[in-house]
This record gives sequence, structure tokens and C-alpha cells, in this order.
Amino acid sequence: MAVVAQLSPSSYTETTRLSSSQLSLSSTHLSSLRRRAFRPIIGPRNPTISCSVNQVQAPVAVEQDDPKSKTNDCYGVFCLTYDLKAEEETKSWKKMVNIAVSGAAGMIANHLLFKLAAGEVLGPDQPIALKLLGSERSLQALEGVAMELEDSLFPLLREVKIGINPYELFEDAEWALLIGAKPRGPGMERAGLLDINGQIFAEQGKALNAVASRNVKVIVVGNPCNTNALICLKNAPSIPAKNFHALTRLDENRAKCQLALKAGVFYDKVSNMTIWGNHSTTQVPDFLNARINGLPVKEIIKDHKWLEEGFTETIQKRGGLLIKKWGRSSAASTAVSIVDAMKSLVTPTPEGDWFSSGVYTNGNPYGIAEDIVFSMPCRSKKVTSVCREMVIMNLSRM
Ligand SMILES: NC(=O)C1=CN([C@@H]2O[C@H](COP(=O)(O)OP(=O)(O)OC[C@H]3O[C@@H](n4cnc5c(N)ncnc54)[C@H](OP(=O)(O)O)[C@@H]3O)[C@@H](O)[C@H]2O)C=CC1
Ligand SMILES: O=C([O-])CC(=O)C(=O)O
Repeated sequence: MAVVAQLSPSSYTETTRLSSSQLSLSSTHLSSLRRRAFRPIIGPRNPTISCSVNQVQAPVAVEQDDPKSKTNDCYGVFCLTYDLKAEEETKSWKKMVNIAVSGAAGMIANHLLFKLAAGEVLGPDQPIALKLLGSERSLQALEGVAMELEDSLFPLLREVKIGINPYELFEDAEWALLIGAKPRGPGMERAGLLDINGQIFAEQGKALNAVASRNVKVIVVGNPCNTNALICLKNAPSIPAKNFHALTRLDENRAKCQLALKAGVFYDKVSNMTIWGNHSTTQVPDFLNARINGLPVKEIIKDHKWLEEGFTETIQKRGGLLIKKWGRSSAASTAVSIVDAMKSLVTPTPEGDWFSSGVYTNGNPYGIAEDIVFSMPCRSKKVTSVCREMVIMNLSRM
């Protein structure tokens, strides 16, 4: 099995000290390396750095007319081809999965990428390729992120590619985690971001439509995420609308946390938590259908006034409160919730439970307006598929 890597300026001096036998390079791999050695790549401010394990060239500046063509085939150590010591182990690994992440130099991605690369999401036998999308202004920061990924020595991380062209980065993507978008500041509503962020998702929808796997699972995180998810899916008519999700898992996690706190139980005792609607202050966290230790919440939490008033408002305004306290929007907990959302899609949902996700309303059983993206209870049926079934619940209790 081969690993691909490109030697970054900071690492090539060390690396060239090693002989090919020390790296256990086969002759096939060596010739592949030599081929790669002269392929132009992007470095800081666009110099081209060409090198191989036994050959180093000084960086050479290259002309690039179209900034959209600035994409690395691979980054740093991920361009190197070598035989794995653990060949036996890797034989049992699954086929590599391409994961595209936008806003990859941002706060949320900085937490998420390391979880993905560690196998926390798709498991210890799932090698991954990370395709990191940034912009002109973040390209250098993106290199910094790629350098940290290099230095982390993740066995499952087999490829890293950075660039600014979604048509290149989204190619054959099986996951697209669309985070890149301006966050709100104190006193703003998420909807206020639509003018700035909406266009990003139109372009990225078109790119997904053109080049991504037809089975790509898209999780839209950038706010306002429901509307952005709708914009994205409308621009990607060749990809099933059910594959698009607006992230409301963070709200679900927040709601579980508050119910657990009030009931004096651990989080894992809270189940069946639905977030209805938008990832915004209009959302409805549904305590009526949620359960604690398998029982209706109202049987466990007797303070019904708190449930009806305090709880709902706490969840609706949690993001805003965090911005007020921290000065920026939630990043680590959002990354955790993206992990949770991905796992929920590829793992059969435990019997009787469900999770929340913003999904396209197409024949929904709740009477919610059609043709929007709306958070509701979902179940996943099959490993590795996006099968989603709506949960039919008795809404007359609400
Ligand atoms: N759905 C949810 O539950 C949550 C959603 N969010 C949302 O996720 C998004 C990303 O948050 P976070 O990672 O913390 O933000 P950061 O500011 O850390 O990173 C955002 C990235 O988005 C890109 N971007 C695109 N357009 C703009 C713009 N006009 N101004 C600034 N950045 C831009 C930038 O990357 P580049 O230059 O490479 O394009 C930047 O690196 C935000 O919209 C935020 O509101 C946050 C928390 C929870
Ligand atoms: O509040 C924000 O703008 C960021 C966000 O979406 C959240 O933390 O829920």
C-alpha cells in the first residue's frame, strides 16, 4: 500500500538524509517518486518546490494566471510513496474515503480534522484522504494545518490535498463537510450572515454536482446552515436531496446536556431528543418526546415551568451566550457534533431512538412546509449508506 506525500520546505532537509533502503522504498515506488518529484506544487506565496527522497531542488517561482488552479496534488509527507511496515494490518482496511472540508483553516475545522484523521469518526480500519478547501487569504494558514497533520503521524491519513478550487477538491468526495463561512459576532443573528455566506454554498453546490461521488453525504455547518444547505442542494440536482444535512446536532447535544443537568443524570440517559426547525433562535427543542432513562422527561423533571420556558430559551440562545462569553462562536463542541452527526449517518440508529438533522422536506409526515431544509427526528438504517427514515411520532402531544 502506498502513502503519498510532498516534502515541505521545513521537512525536506531531514528527509533527504535518509537513503531509499532506510525508507524501504521499492523500485516501483522510487520511480513513482521521481515522477512526482518534478510535478509543480504550491508552497507559501506560490513557489514551486520539487524534491524527492534522494533529490532536492531549490524552490522556483511559477506563474499562475488563474488563482482557481492553485491546488496541491498532495501535501508534504503525503506525497511520499513507501511500503508500510504494517502491510498485513492494512490488508484488512477498507477502501480509502475522500473527505472534503471547506473552511479548513478555520476554528471548527482545526478541531475536526484531527478527529477525522485519528479514525474517531469512521473507525480504525477506514483510511481517509482529506481534501482541504480554503481561499486565497487562507492558503498559507491551510499549509500550517497540513503541516500539523503531517506531524501527527496518523496511520489512517493517507492523503492530504489543499487548495482553493472546489471543483478539484470535491472530486470523488464521499463526504463534504461545508464549514467555510463567516461566523457571526456578538449581537448578530445567524440569518444576518446570509448575504455574505449564501453565495459560497451556491458555488460549492455546483462543484459537488459536477465532480463529487453521487453518494456524497453533505453536512452544511456554515451559518445560516438550514438556508445554506437548501441553496447547496438546489445547485446540485444530480445528488439526491436526502444526502444534504444542515447541522443541528450541536443543538441536540446542548439540549441533552441541559436535561441531564436538571435531572441529575449522566448525558447518556437522555434519548429521543429532537430539534425542530432551524439552527437559530426559532428552533424548538422537543422535551415532550425526549426521554430520560426511557421515561418521558416530564415524569423525571417536575419543574414544568423550567421545561416550557427556561429550557427552550437556553437551547435557542446557547450559541449567542457562548459568543458573548468567549468572544467567538463555538468551535470544539461544533466539531464534536459534526463527528456525532457523521457517526449517526453511518451507524444504524439504536431501536426506538433517533437523532436530529436538518433535512430536505419532501413528503414529510409532520405537515411541515415542503421544499425547505428543516431539522427533525431521523433514523439511519444501514452502515455506509445515507438511508434516512423519518420518525413518525405523535405530535398531538406537542
Ligand atoms: N451549524 C452549527 O451548529 C454551527 C455553525 N457554525 C458556523 O460555522 C462557520 C465557520 O465557523 P468557524 O470555523 O468558527 O469560523 P472561522 O472564522 O474560524 O473560519 C471560517 C472560515 O470560513 C471562511 N470564510 C468564507 N467566507 C468568509 C468571510 N466572508 N469571512 C470570514 N471567513 C470566511 C474562511 O476560510 P477561507 O478564507 O479559507 O474561505 C474561514 O477560515 C460559521 O458560519 C459559523 O457561524 C459555528 C458553530 C456551530
Ligand atoms: O451561534 C453561532 O453563531 C454559532 C453557532 O451556530 C452555534 O454555536 O450554535
